[in-house]
Amino acid sequence: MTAAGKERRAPASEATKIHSKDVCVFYGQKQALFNVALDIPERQVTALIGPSGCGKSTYLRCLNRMNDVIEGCRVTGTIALDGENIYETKLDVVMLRARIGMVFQKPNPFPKSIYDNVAYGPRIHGMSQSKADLDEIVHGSLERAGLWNEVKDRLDSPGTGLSGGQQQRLCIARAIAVSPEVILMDEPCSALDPIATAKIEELIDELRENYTIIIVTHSMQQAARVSQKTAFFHLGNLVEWGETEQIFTSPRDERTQGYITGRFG
Ligand SMILES: Nc1ncnc2c1ncn2[C@@H]1O[C@H](COP(=O)(O)OP(=O)(O)OP(=O)(O)O)[C@@H](O)[C@H]1O
Repeated sequence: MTAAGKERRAPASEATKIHSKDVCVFYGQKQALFNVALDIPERQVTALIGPSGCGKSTYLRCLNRMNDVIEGCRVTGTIALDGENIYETKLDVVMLRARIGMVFQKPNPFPKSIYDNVAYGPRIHGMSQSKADLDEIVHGSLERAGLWNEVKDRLDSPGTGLSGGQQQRLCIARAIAVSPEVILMDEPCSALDPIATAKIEELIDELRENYTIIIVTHSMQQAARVSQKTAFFHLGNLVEWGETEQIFTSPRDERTQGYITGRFG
């Protein structure tokens, strides 16, 4: 996507979709995040960057309570989606994960057909009344993930038979199929070649019209290309966050400066 393409889009909303404050995460005795306070704006792409082990994935997993499934992991502080505390004990975590979908580092299609990969979520959430409804959801999701034309004649073939980049777009279609509001992406291009990466980046730029996206990336070039906001983490602390352009051109903290200029990382 060119800079000119970005300029054609409507001005980004600055409404907060996810508010987090005082977020601490512990793995047993070890503290991995320290009092993180970050507001994620609606329908923008927020990139989480920082050196290996700084806590980017840990923070990302807090947002749809994926840390709940890690034994010994404890999260404290506040995380609110549209003003509602997602750590509320009565909250339905399955519903939360339908609202906040996730795409992982390594494409992980189910060992099922392309159609069934996308239809899986809508089926378990009872989102369709008929086969025609489901067909429409599958078609629409593959279309929005930029994959329809490549797979429309082989919907019954296994998802695992696609190329890596296609598999990742299938996983994005699967996430979109349950109509999430937020999509979390944990280094979604790290297993892909440059051409497949470019396609996913273009897709991310299109998806932000409808979804709030948070992406963990090791590539500063990628963060600069796809995101409007960037948050820099270091040793479990959120050092600074703001407009991507500002973070990359005039960071306030010398640790951010050091990282973006390649002095450490
Ligand atoms: N399941 C776990 N059990 C124990 N410690 C963990 C676990 N997951 C992460 N950690 C620790 O928490 C800290 C933050 O890790 P995290 O994976 O969130 O960092 P990251 O910035 O995403 O790293 P990377 O860029 O290498 O993926 C690290 O010290 C890591 O060793």
